[in-house]
Amino acid sequence: MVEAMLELRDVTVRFGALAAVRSVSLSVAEGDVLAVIGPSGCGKSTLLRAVAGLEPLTAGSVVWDGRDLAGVPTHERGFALMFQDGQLFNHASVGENIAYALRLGGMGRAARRGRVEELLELVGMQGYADRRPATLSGGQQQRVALARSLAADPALLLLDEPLSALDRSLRDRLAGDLREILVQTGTTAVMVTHDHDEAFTVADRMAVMLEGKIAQEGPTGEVWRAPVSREVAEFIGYETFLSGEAAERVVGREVLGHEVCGGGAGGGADGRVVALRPSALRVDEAGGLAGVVRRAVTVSDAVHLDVDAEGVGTVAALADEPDHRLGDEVRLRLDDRGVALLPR
Ligand SMILES: Nc1ncnc2c1ncn2[C@@H]1O[C@H](COP(=O)(O)OP(=O)(O)OP(=O)(O)O)[C@@H](O)[C@H]1O
Repeated sequence: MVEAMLELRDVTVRFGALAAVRSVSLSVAEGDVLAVIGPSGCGKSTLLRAVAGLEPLTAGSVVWDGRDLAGVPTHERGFALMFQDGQLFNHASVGENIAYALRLGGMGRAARRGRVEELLELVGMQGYADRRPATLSGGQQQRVALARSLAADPALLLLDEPLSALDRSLRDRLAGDLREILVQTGTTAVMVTHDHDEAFTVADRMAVMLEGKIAQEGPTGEVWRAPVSREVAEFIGYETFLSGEAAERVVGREVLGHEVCGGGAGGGADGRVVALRPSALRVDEAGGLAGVVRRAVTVSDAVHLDVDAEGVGTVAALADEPDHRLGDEVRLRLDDRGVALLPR
């Protein structure tokens, strides 16, 4: 087990009668990226602010490298923060924005210039040092904000919805770049986001926060594949929940029998709930499940369908072709990768 650099022990933050963060324990190993994801108002920003020292703890502790940070003010923690809106200084150039922390740290002019160039290259913004932030696109501004956050080589980078202000396709692209930059620089980071795709792209581990508590924490792939409850599953993109005969009809007795009865025959769903991502059911002439299209929504690279499946009820499915209309008869094929059996 890698030793944790950051440890949250039973952290609680109250605002009067409201417990925004309720007894949260989490740890982050050196060089790891943890994403804290959850719906609006679940307390994730408050948790991040508590780590930064911007929000007093009601109970519990934040420990960095074995040291309890109680009483250590924000500016002495050695952490950097980056927000949804990068909050660049508009009266200063891009280069001056990035060099700000370096200047505070007493780095000389020539060294600063070199470091700024290095950081601009890291975030793919070479040649932009003299521009004003206001003349940059939203995505470019966030790249500069990231460079500024990384300038002083922070012990820990805290990211609060760093890509949320950007449009979808740019967000996807920047999420991939952010991942690469964090890995390349070996930065330990905690990122808060409501977007599970973003968390999956950027982070090593994922903590799902619901109503102030951590509902599940683990390696991103594990949480993705094996949510521990319906609430977690719904938040990370599972849309169809089936049990009993409907479940058996869709995923087959083998899956359920094997998982539920340890390989024994029969058993069916045994009262357990099967969760399906839309990608678990694909339109395919050779598919084993028949149904009728009730809704079709085209997105960039797929068509999301609601299908009334025979003997099952409404299920979410994906089609490759955009020519499905209401009332069309389709057949669906199961793709196991989008299937999770929820724990009892
Ligand atoms: N300073 C404050 N005083 C009182 N209540 C607060 C304060 N800050 C946050 N809250 C409340 O605490 C809860 C958690 O807020 P928080 O901002 O942490 O949620 P969040 O998950 O980050 O949501 P969002 O994604 O919408 O930013 C909310 O109910 C919010 O209204």
